[in-house]
Amino acid sequence: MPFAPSSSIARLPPYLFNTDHRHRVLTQLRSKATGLEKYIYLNGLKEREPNLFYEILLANMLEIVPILYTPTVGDACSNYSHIWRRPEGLYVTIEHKGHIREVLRQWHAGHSARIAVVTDGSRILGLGDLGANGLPISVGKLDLYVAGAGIKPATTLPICLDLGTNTTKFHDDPLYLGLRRRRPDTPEMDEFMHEFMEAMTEIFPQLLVQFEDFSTDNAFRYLDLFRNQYRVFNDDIQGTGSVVLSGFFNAARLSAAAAGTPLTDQRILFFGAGSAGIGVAKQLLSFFTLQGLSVEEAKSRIWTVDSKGLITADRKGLQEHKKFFARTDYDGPALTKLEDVINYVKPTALLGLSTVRNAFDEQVVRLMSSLNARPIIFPLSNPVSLCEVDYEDAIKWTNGSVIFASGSPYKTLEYNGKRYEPGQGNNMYIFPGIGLGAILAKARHITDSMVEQASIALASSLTDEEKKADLVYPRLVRIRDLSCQIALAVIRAAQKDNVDENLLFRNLSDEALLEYIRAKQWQPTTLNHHLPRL
Ligand SMILES: NC(=O)C1=CN([C@@H]2O[C@H](COP(=O)(O)OP(=O)(O)OC[C@H]3O[C@@H](n4cnc5c(N)ncnc54)[C@H](O)[C@@H]3O)[C@@H](O)[C@H]2O)C=CC1
Ligand SMILES: CC(=O)C(=O)O
Ligand SMILES: [Mg+2]
Repeated sequence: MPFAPSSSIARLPPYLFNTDHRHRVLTQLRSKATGLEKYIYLNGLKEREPNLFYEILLANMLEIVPILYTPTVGDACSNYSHIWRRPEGLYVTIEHKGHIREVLRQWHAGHSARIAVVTDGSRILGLGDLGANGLPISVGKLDLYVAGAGIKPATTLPICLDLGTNTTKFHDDPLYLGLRRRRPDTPEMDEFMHEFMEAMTEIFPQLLVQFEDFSTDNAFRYLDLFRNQYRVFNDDIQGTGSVVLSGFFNAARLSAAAAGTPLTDQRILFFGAGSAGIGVAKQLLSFFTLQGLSVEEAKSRIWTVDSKGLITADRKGLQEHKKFFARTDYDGPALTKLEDVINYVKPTALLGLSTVRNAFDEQVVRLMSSLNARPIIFPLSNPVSLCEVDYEDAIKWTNGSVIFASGSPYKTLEYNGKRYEPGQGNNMYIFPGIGLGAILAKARHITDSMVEQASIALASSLTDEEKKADLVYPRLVRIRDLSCQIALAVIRAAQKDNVDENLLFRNLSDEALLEYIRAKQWQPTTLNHHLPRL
């Protein structure tokens, strides 16, 4: 009989089985010159070989997360219409108003979504209104749900709501993928959002919705409107509040060790008072009240600054979300320079959520250092191009005493012969665990205490070695384990608040429940998955 190879075998190179395809993929990835090229390569890999993609992501978190997520996902969004290759998520547009159910039903065919990340593209990271180019932010967050919490890829649903864009340069770009129109007024957008949420709940009854990167007013507005009606949370307000509280808690412990200031006597200055800044301030306030302070006492520990300077109650036309923390105890001339505000407040902690690159300049950082043995400085704006201060500068200007966490990643460095490891204060530590816990508990709502307990679980998860290294966040490579611990805390809080529909968990011990959660995490392993698909 003559040898007759099957057509698929004939396509395989002869030595393929003796080589490590993972090694080949990493080599190809590393050969790309720019972050954006790496991003395109990785998303192509995910489409072709999803198991291999997630395996490589999990084994190389520190290298790959900054490509799929901040900072490079910022470039991907800015250029999305130009780098687009294939559909990666769902677009629901303002033109679908009146028949959103049908649009979702079409997508639903064979799709058992449990978690959707929904953006309207109006405030992507600190990059502003990117309209339909915002989809990669939903895709990137869901990659982290899979990698970080072990959510099954097939149950994730990235959505971009295309309501137009007020960034008019996109209207003139022949490659722009979205509607060429301005955003609707509030009543029209409200009608759209109500219809969208009703339709989502009808078509995907078990779905958890994460709102992401909505402009400030709408972020607060739709969280307030929908949080008691649907299974929904806002990552920028609640996820960020939760993750920054964790880091702040551990940072305050380190600063107390140096200066003796008790946690509840910390003085916190927020530079940036948008959805993230106010979200974090509210989370800190709630935590301080748990520590025994009254709301007024807790509020007195917090100062907020926006583009016009220190926010005071007597300022005319103050936006609604800024009113709660507006100071009533300052009646001098407006304090518009950050240094002047710092001299007045004498903060122990300076948190940046402003999108202003290098706002924490040498004078500001040195001033914080002169006021505190160990100043807490968290420049949390994303991506790196909008970060308030680089890690190296913060170390140099404080002679290594700074307690630092940034929104986007920085590398470990050496200064005066000592090794310094930065923290990454990013909601990516929190949302995968909140989502996992809420999905498993079948929580009807995401309550404040679920978010708060997630934060406490993360803060408590530092190992002795991590504490010894002065870390304020655990190492990212432990994210799967951290997500289990966070999910456990979230489930227990859901039970206390009676929003859990999966009552079986109520009879399990913490150990048994933790084991169950672990076993539920999806693993990227199938037979021969490291070979290309034929
Ligand atoms: N690290 C993390 O996990 C997260 C980081 N962020 C980042 O935080 C930043 C802000 O996000 P949002 O609060 O949603 O935006 P936003 O637009 O709601 O708020 C920005 C705030 O900064 C203030 N600001 C702008 N220019 C200023 C200036 N020159 N001086 C002082 N204040 C100024 C604005 O008045 C506003 O209060 C973004 O870069 C975003 O990527 C947001 C969510 C999570
Ligand atoms: C991290 C994040 O959610 C943001 O920068 O908007
Ligand atoms: Mg965000």
